[in-house]
Amino acid sequence: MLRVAVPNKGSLSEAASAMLAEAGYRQRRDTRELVMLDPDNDIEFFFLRPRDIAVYVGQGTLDVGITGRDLLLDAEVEAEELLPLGFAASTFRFAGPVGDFASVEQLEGRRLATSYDGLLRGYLAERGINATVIRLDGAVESSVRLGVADAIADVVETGNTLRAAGMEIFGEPILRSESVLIGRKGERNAAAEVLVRRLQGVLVARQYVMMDYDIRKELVEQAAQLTPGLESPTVSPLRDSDWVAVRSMVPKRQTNRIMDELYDLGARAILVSSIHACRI
Ligand SMILES: Nc1ncnc2c1ncn2[C@@H]1O[C@H](COP(=O)(O)OP(=O)(O)OP(=O)(O)O)[C@@H](O)[C@H]1O
Ligand SMILES: O=P(O)(O)OC[C@H]1O[C@H](OP(=O)(O)OP(=O)(O)O)[C@H](O)[C@@H]1O
Ligand SMILES: [Mg+2]
Repeated sequence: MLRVAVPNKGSLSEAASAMLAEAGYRQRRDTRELVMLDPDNDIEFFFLRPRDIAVYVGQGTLDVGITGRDLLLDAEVEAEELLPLGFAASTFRFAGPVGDFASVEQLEGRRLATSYDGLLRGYLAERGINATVIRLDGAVESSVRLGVADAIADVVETGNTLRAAGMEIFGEPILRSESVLIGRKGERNAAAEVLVRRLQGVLVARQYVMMDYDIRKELVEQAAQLTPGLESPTVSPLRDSDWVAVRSMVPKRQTNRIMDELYDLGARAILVSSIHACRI
């Protein structure tokens, strides 16, 4: 039986459960449930704090789990990314009071507050910057105003929290994070491979659409360059032998641009449909 860790609350929780449900797994009905068995898929789901998920997977107590890349790196455990999942995107950045800092080098000898001390210490050490790291549990933005730190390193999504606290970001992003499926370092598990393939299917179904169109035979090569598909587009004969029907997957975000270009090329009856599920 595969043992899978799922975030129980916070920014990752809802989207993680939605993705697993889309991949055909049973999900809990009550947010107070801590463990849930999915006998049809021979999986047991454990609902845990995302920060702890890296620890359980790193120790091999649980086989795989969903957490954030930043939380995985912060935990400094024997776990690795198996698949990026595309939700809960954020950056991890330095910020200080407006006008105080222009570059990371200015952090030398200063005090930095963060909830991600493992991640931050690693970053500072790599760059040879000596700063005092103060580990706080949350609401890190308040630490500077309250005199505990000179600057912070924190998760930034919209930047609204920073602005409200009178702070601004400086330096390059320390990390770009998103939700990830993680497994124990160097360990391959056949049951986990099925989960990975199913989640990949969900990602593709979310990111691609199916496009169908008719085009004159002599233009099919040009059209195929606009819609190369994942492997190669399907080309089928039509009753009118001067024309063919083409079917190809295209990235959802490019749908309208590709339709415009196909139309200009001479394609007609261009139809777009969503992909409900797939295995690549
Ligand atoms: N706006 C955001 N705030 C916090 N975390 C975010 C945000 N956007 C994405 N994330 C990601 O979510 C993960 C944090 O998960 P966590 O469960 O701690 O969320 P949280 O919303 O901060 O929960 P809590 O209310 O317990 O602080 C990290 O990987 C982080 O990068
Ligand atoms: O850039 P934004 O869109 O404003 O989001 C980032 C903020 O959200 C998170 O805080 P959270 O709500 O998790 O509170 P916490 O600091 O107590 O964890 C994070 O720590 C930042 O403070
Ligand atoms: Mg938080």
